[in-house]
Amino acid sequence: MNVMDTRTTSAMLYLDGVHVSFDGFHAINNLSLTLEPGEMRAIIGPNGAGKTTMMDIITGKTKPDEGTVLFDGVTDLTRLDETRIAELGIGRKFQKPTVFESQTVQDNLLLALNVDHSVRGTLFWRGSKAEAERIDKVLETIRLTEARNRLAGSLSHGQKQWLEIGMLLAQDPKLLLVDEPVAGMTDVETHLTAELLKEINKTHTVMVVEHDMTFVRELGVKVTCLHEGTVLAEGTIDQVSSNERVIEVYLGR
Ligand SMILES: Nc1ncnc2c1ncn2[C@@H]1O[C@H](COP(=O)(O)OP(=O)(O)OP(=O)(O)O)[C@@H](O)[C@H]1O
Repeated sequence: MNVMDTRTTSAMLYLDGVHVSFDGFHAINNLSLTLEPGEMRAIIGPNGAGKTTMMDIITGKTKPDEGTVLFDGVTDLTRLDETRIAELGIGRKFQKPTVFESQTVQDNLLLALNVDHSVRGTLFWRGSKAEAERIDKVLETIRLTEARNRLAGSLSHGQKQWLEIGMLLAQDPKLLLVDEPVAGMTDVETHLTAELLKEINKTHTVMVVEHDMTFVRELGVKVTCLHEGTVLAEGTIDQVSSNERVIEVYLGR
């Protein structure tokens, strides 16, 4: 294990010299990346660049062969399992929405709040005032207040994505990992999602993986381009998108 003075980093997320190989194939190759508290970072890169594997490492699904992965300055994530990492406050939204379609929007949020995740428990839930207020606030943030009593299955694709982001927010994670939130969205939904993430970023640290460069530009945050499991370029969207190597391997000429 990598030994370091954990007090030397104030980062919310600190990856240093991380390696992962699958049957000899180096999916992650000396990956180093730092996210400061309160930051939102956009991660771009071609298919197979290692974006999903990086998120798998952060959430404990994949264990690195080598390297340091620290959360909140002190916690070595490589030693913890997925459940413990989620409990620590790292929430992940996968690309495909996985809301409970036969439940209402509000009940989906209640399910996310309930530690036992029991549908039955939620149906009879009366909840505390604090919980009800939390749900109201999340509904407002994800713009689904009007739809609170609708079945989640009747929502548009974009609304389902927002609901799932809301389900993460209900748990109030310190760090949100969001995987391709705008894939399959209309232009209007894409714009609203950028607004939504900017709103969430006022109170949370966010890492968002996305291929849609219009969306990434609208986020207006620091961008990291991964390639072959390592950082190819990092900086503003203008810096990264004018980088010769990024153009060559990802954006095209
Ligand atoms: N469990 C696994 N076993 C073997 N190879 C894997 C495994 N998981 C990922 N890989 C390989 O590691 C590389 C990185 O994959 P990863 O899914 O992290 O890329 P990505 O940047 O998320 O790509 P995409 O944009 O297509 O989602 C790919 O070549 C992939 O085939």
